Amino acid sequence: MDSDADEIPELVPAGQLSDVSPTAQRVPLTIICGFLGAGKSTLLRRILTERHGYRIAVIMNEFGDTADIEAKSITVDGESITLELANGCLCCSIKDSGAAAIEKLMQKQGAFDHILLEATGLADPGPIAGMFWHNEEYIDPQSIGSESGIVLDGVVCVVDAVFGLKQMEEDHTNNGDDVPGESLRQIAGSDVIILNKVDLVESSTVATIEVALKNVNPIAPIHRTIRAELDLGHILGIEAYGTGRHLSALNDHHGHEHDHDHEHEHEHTGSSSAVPHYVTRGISSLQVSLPPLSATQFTAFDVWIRTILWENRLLELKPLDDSTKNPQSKKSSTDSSIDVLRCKGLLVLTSGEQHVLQGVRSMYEIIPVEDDDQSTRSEFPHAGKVVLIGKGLGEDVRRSLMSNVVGY
Ligand SMILES: Nc1nc2c(ncn2[C@@H]2O[C@H](COP(=O)(O)OP(=O)(O)OP(=O)(O)O)[C@@H](O)[C@H]2O)c(=O)[nH]1
Repeated sequence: MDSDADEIPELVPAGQLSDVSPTAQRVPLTIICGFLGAGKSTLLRRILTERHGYRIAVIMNEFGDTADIEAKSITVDGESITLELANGCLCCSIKDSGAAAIEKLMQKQGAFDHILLEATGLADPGPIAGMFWHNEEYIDPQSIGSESGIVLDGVVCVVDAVFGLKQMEEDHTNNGDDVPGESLRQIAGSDVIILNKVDLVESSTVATIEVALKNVNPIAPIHRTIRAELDLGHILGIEAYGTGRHLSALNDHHGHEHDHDHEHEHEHTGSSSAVPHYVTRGISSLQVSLPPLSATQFTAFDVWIRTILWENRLLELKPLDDSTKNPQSKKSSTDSSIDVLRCKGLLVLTSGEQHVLQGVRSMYEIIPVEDDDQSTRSEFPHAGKVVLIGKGLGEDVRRSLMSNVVGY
């Protein structure tokens, strides 16, 4: 055992805790999930061995085949094992990958530039993302005796280009029509998708799987990779839950981010016809463009989104809407077929103000974009947009939104 790594820094005395600035730098946390054998370990191995200059703590449930990484020191502490690596990274194997484990890590090792959490055995990243998103109780600097808290940076999903489509299909089939399975939930809940092993398939297959992925999640950029080789800037420091530049994905009609790290041929099929229909029956997405909203409409949007996220139901169509004549479109009671897993949006007000919508399952927030945040503002046109990802998002959802918020 190494004595340095064993040293536990003194906890901040209670009297000093109030001095910790609420704006103290928070350590970004990225959740990595992915299909079985897709290349998660390959990605982590790269991060743990590359000379990137960041102090990154990687937390896994088990080391797996990354255990042979050359370590400066190994610490064994109860339920956790920590490898301190030559490039400044820390590799931790902790049985419990929840908040308690992270708190322990923060107390023990102090500041990191970034924390990666590999969601092994935690197929659905949604609940853990929700736990770290704005959870001051768990991850507050004061509660962990550190000057830094933790902020959720993003969820990265590694998808296998060889078996990805098959896994999505089987996932769906195994669970029946109404219960989308793990791989679809992983795609739906991710902010960035790494489409790995593209060296093993034809480019037309890559294009087909990209369409399938986009059907489920149109806002996550897709990066094609071989052995998870990509610029770490695409997955770290992306601030997917803020008002930052990465909301530009909302504005990308193809919903596709070109990764120029590799010389791959990109084929845009331009339609989803190549994708089996049942892939999109499980989880799909809905994009709705919104005109600039008055203050009243902005309030109405808050009520509408709250109703669908918290009560899993749509507000009834307003009487003025002609479509209420169609009884099928009149839906107001709880509709268990609706389940929003992730939402994002930009709301533009007639006053010129802009607000970003961020939501993970039933949690959501509407954050004003600062006037000086040109990185977000400049990329958007004058109208807003909302993207919902989940189950049961049909045309009736769009009609309910337009009717109750915009008035037509
Ligand atoms: N040809 C090729 N092989 C790859 C690529 N990425 C990973 N592999 C290989 O695929 C296998 C699985 O990769 P891993 O990184 O272990 O996958 P994983 O997602 O961690 O696997 P589990 O933890 O079992 O879910 C390994 O043998 C890798 O060497 C790639 O882009 N191309």
